[in-house]
Amino acid sequence: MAVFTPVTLDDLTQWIPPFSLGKALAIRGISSGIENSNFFIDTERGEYVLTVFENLSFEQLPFYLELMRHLAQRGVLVPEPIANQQGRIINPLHGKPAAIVTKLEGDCQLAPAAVHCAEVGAMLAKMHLAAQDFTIRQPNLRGLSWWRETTPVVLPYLPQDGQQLLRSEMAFQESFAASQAYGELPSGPVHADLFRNNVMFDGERLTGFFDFYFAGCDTWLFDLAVTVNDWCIDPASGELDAARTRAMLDAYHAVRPFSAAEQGAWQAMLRAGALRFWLSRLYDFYLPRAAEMLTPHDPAHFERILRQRVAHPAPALYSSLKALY
Ligand SMILES: Nc1ncnc2c1ncn2[C@@H]1O[C@H](COP(=O)(O)OP(=O)(O)OP(=O)(O)O)[C@@H](O)[C@H]1O
Ligand SMILES: N[C@@H](CCO)C(=O)O
Repeated sequence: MAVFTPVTLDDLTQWIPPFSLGKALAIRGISSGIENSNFFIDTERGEYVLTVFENLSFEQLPFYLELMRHLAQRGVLVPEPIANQQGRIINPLHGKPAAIVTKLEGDCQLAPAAVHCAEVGAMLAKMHLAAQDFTIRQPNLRGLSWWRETTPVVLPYLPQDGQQLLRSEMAFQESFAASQAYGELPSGPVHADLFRNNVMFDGERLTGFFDFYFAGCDTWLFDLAVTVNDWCIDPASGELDAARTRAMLDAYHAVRPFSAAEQGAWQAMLRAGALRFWLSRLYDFYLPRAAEMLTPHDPAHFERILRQRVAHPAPALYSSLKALY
């Protein structure tokens, strides 16, 4: 369950007039989120999603919501924030920032086939290109600096072999991030958390990416690595599934061709994508927030993925190199 700030139909009726959506007809809490209070709302103009932000402030939110507006206006399938008559998309509700966004049709695809992975790859490339001229800058707040801060905090909880893996991977990632090859990678605003539960499908048709609240500026390849590490794996072993991986990479490449520098960095980036979520899951597991209501995600899943990515060469990013692997 996760409605931390209750909003009644009466509250909504009083709050909604500046949005030009007509009258509020119904409101239902959404139980699955763990960060914010989310509601489906019915209005005279249709169905929308209302989010009351529990942790992000008025100052932090424009990056995420303006990015969504920017992407939606360029044909990337994401929830579009609705502005009120003053043009504001972030407005206080019960003293917290809140926003209304369009509702995506369909459901999450938790057992994706190659066709779903291709849809995600193509839309991800489209998103990277469309975000290039977005002017608000924010680093990926779960990037290398955060890994540096978090590593010493979680290390004492790990057994010897886990400590060894974390230390050696951090050393590897530090030198990768400092390399000239890394500096040549294209970057910009990225989603950075594009897991299966953050994408909607209507059958085989992708209807949108959502939950942009880990977005920030990072390399495009990092975003792709995070996405491949969730969509294209055998969940039990963490091994990459060849057909789904190929489908996602080919579809991405068809929209935004990879560079040779990206091919050289691909294995290191798959490792970085695994390390990022191993660390955050370790942190949430051993240092849960006081208000945490749900069972934390299993850190061992990403430890397995990291070991896999260290041990096995990455598949070629683009097909002309397929023969090498
Ligand atoms: N724009 C949208 N259209 C349709 N459904 C949505 C939309 N936004 C959110 N939802 C639904 O609400 C649920 C919770 O949203 P979301 O994942 O963004 O929550 P959250 O509180 O940020 O949590 P978490 O960090 O756990 O993902 C989603 O799983 C989805 O079912
Ligand atoms: N996608 C993250 C949760 C935060 O959105 C994970 O699976 O660890």
